[in-house]
Amino acid sequence: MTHDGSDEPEDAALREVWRDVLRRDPHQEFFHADVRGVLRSIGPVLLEHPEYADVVGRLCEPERVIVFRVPWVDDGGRVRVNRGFRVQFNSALGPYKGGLRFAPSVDLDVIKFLGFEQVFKNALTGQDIGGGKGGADVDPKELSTGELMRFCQSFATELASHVGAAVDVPAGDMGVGSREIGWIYGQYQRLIGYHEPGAFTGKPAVLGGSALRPEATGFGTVYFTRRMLAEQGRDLDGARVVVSGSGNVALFAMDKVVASGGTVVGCSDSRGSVSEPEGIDVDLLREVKGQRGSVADYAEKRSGAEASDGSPFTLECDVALPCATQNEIGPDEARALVDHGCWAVAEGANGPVTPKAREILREAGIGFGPGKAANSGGVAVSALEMQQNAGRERWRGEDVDERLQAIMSDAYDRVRDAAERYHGDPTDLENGANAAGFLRVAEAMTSLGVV
Ligand SMILES: NC(=O)c1ccc[n+]([C@@H]2O[C@H](COP(=O)([O-])OP(=O)(O)OC[C@H]3O[C@@H](n4cnc5c(N)ncnc54)[C@H](O)[C@@H]3O)[C@@H](O)[C@H]2O)c1
Repeated sequence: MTHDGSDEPEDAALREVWRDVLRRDPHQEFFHADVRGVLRSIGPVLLEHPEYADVVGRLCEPERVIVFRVPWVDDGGRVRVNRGFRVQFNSALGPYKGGLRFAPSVDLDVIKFLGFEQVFKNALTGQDIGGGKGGADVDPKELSTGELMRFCQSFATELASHVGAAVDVPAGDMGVGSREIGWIYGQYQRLIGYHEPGAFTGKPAVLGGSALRPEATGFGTVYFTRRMLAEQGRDLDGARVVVSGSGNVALFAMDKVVASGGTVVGCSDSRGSVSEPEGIDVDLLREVKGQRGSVADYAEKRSGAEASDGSPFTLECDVALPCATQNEIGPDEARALVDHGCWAVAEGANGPVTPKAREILREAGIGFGPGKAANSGGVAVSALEMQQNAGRERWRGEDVDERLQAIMSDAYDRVRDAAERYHGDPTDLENGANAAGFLRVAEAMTSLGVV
């Protein structure tokens, strides 16, 4: 990605911030793209709130960046080393909160992008949580169970001095599920010498994890999508839905699509995609993935399913829920969705739709739910888990689900109202999410003074 003059914000103060961001870290393209999107959205907010102008430069610079070595010994006795990250982006609203990602593609650019995104996402939930993100450049799929536990322990040993229930509360993300969080928390607890379950969320239920945390992101994405469709006078009943990925977010989004009367006609994993017009059998897919199988292995077990190397978003569908990873829907996939008459796209994953693709969707009038809002259900339930742990309580899944639905509905209203107020279009949820998130964080930062 190159940045020419056309990228520059018109507002002089925002332009200066943008130039600083480019100058400081010229190669962080994911981060730049996200910052650029936010700067584009907040111009009209600053016209109404000029007092927030001097917050923007601070908002674009993380409060703290921690990069560390993760040494571990593999099953063959060989010493291996990976790089770990924790970006504590913004704590104006509360303790830093955001997941840990284990994937080969993890670097400082990706973690800064995700951390920046998290600041706005967390603000949109209406809860008192700041934004952060972390992870390591490791492929957990290549590690044995023993290796992965030792890796998590080594990672936690370094992370321990930077986190805590009132400081920074990590959770899972790609490649990090409740099992890994349990191991990381186990090592943390051993190091600090007392119980502090609120220092991590997404823990196994037996360690104080929320009954609904595994489901929360996928369910929340579908709740948000249902509100978007209702605005169009539509619903998921009878809709054909493509859900990319087949991990945590994707599988629970599929469950909720099916429970809402929709049909999941396609999905994917990092090795390919599968189409099944009659509807994917989500339980069977979960079973195959649980045994480290691929979507192609799933297709072999079903006569109506067809595996391919291509994108699932070229399939005919009414609704698209990208729930795997960043940059899954580029211009080609966006055009295919337009050609097939797709109604709405909501981001279960972080950054799955490229800026160019978003433009194509917008021009075609297709509803777009940005990840900042659409996938905020996971972190929202993490905040509920923190609350539960602080009160030494256990809440029933049904009760958490009820609260999650209310949070997603409120987030939708907040985003829709900001879209209308600052961008004159209630369906422009991308600008609305940035504007609404900014308003809350900027108010908190201003109240705290220059710190
Ligand atoms: N887990 C959460 O609570 C949560 C919350 C908010 C956002 N997210 C975002 O949702 C996305 C998925 O996270 P997850 O927790 O489900 O992770 P996961 O590791 O459980 O699943 C990721 C899925 O994506 C697939 N995948 C990876 N790279 C791919 C590629 N290049 N093409 C196609 N498929 C690919 C994997 O095969 C897997 O099925 C990520 O962007 C994550 O940041 C997760």
